[in-house]
Amino acid sequence: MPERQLSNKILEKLPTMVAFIDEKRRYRYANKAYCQFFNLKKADMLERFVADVLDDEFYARVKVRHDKVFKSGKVNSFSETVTFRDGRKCFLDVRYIPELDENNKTVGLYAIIEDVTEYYASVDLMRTIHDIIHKRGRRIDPASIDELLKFGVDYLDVDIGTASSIIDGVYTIEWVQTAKLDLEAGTQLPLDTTYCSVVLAENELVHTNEADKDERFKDHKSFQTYGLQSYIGTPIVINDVVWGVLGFAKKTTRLEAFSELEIEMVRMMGTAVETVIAEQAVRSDLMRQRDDMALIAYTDSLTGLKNRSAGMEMLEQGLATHYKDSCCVVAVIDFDHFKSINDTYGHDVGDQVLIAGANAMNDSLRGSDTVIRVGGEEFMIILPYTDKDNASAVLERVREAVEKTVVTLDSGDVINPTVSIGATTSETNDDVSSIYRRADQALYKAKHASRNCIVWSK
Ligand SMILES: Nc1nc2c(ncn2[C@@H]2O[C@H](COP(=O)(O)OP(=O)(O)OP(=O)(O)O)[C@@H](O)[C@H]2O)c(=O)[nH]1
Repeated sequence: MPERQLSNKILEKLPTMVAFIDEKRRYRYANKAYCQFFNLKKADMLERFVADVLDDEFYARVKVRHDKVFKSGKVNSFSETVTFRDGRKCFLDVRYIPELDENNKTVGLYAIIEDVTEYYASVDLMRTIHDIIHKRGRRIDPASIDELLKFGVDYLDVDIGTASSIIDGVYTIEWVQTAKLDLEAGTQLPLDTTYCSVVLAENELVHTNEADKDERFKDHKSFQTYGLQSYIGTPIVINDVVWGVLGFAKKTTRLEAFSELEIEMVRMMGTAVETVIAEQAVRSDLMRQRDDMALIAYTDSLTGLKNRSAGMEMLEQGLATHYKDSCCVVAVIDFDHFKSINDTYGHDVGDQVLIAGANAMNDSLRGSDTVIRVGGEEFMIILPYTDKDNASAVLERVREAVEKTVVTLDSGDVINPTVSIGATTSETNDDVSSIYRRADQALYKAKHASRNCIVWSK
C-alpha cells in the first residue's frame, strides 16, 4: 500500500480527532473521529467554513485561538470544555499546530483533539470516593461505607449496594443501601444464595448485565431466588485474606453493560472499603489494648481485685458526687497475725491465704459494694448508699467469711485466717483522707481489742 494511502487509513482509524483548517478558515480535512464528535458527515464538513459548522458561541471561542496561531505561527495547546445542547459535557485536550510555507507564513493549522472526558470523569470519581472516606478533619468512619454505597447505587443506577463479610462461610450483610429491596445490615444468608460466591470463585471483580444469559449466573441460586439481572462485585481483601465482597445489583438489565470506568470505580470503592475496615480493626485493637492496659493499671495482680489507685479514685469520685447526699460506709480490713503465717509457712503460702481471704470477702459482698486491696495484707471495702446498721450486717458477713476460710497445705496443715475491721460512715465534707483516717483509727482499736472483730468510729 502506498505510504499516502496508509497514513490516510491510520488517520481514519485514530481515536484522536484530527482536522486541517486553511487560512480562509475552511475545513480541508477532518478524520472520522472528528466528524463523529461533531456529529457531521465528512461531506458536510470539507470545504465548509468553520464558522458554519460550529455554533456561534463555540466558534467565537475557537476563533480567538485560531487567530492566535495564524498570527504567531506557534503551537497553541489548551484544554476546553464543550457542553452539548443535550447537556452532555466533554473535556477536550486541544493542540493547534500551524502549517508554515517557505516564507514562514501560516497557511493552515492542524487541529489535534483528544477527548479526555473519561479521564476527567475518572479523576472526578477518584476525588469523590477519596472525599467520602477522608472527609477533611474527620476520622475514617465506618459510616462512610454507607455513603460510598449510596453514591455507588446512584452512579451505577442499580437497586442495591452491599458490603458483606464472609467469615467461616457465614455471609453477613454489614452495610447495605437500597430503596427497593427489603434488606438490612446484620442479615445473614446462605453464601450460595448470593452472587458473592461467584466473586469468591473467580477471586476477582465480576460483572454481568444479563445474568440470564451468563453461564456464571444463570443457574445460580441467587438468580433463581431474586432474579437479579445486573451485578458487579469485587472481593474485599484485608491483610491478604478475603474478608468479604462489595457488590451492586439491579433486578433488571441496565441500559448499557458496565463501562470500563464503572468497573474501575467499583474496584476503587473496594479499595476504599478495605481501608476503612482495616483502619477500624487497627483502632479497635488499639482500644482493646488501651482497655487492657487500664485494667492492668487498676487491678491487683495477686488477688484480681481493684488496686489502691482504682479504689482511691473510686472513693474520691464517689465522695465528690453521688455519696455526697447519701451516707456511705468505708471499712479498712487487715489480716490478723499475718507475719506469723509468712514466718511459719513462707511467703507463697501467705499469698495463698491472701487470695483465699480476698475471694471470701468478695463473695460475701452485695453487688453495690467493692473490696479493694490497698496494699500488703490491708484491704478496704466501700459500701455506698448505706448506713451503719445495714453495713454492720454486711461487714459481719465478711468477717465470718474469712474466719470460715480454710487453706489446707500439702503438708496437711490447715490455716484459718481472720481479719480485723475498722469502719466509719461518711460525714459532710469528708474527703478520701479524712474518711480513711477514721476507718484506720477504728481498725487500730480492733487490733488492740480482740482482733477478728469490727470496731466503728464513733
Ligand atoms: N505473703 C505475703 N505477705 C505480705 C504481703 N504484703 C505484706 N505481707 C506481709 O504481711 C505482714 C504484715 O505484718 P504486720 O504488719 O506486722 O502485721 P500482722 O503480723 O498481720 O499483725 P497484726 O496486723 O497486728 O495482726 C508482713 O510480714 C508483710 O511482709 C504479700 O503480698 N504477700
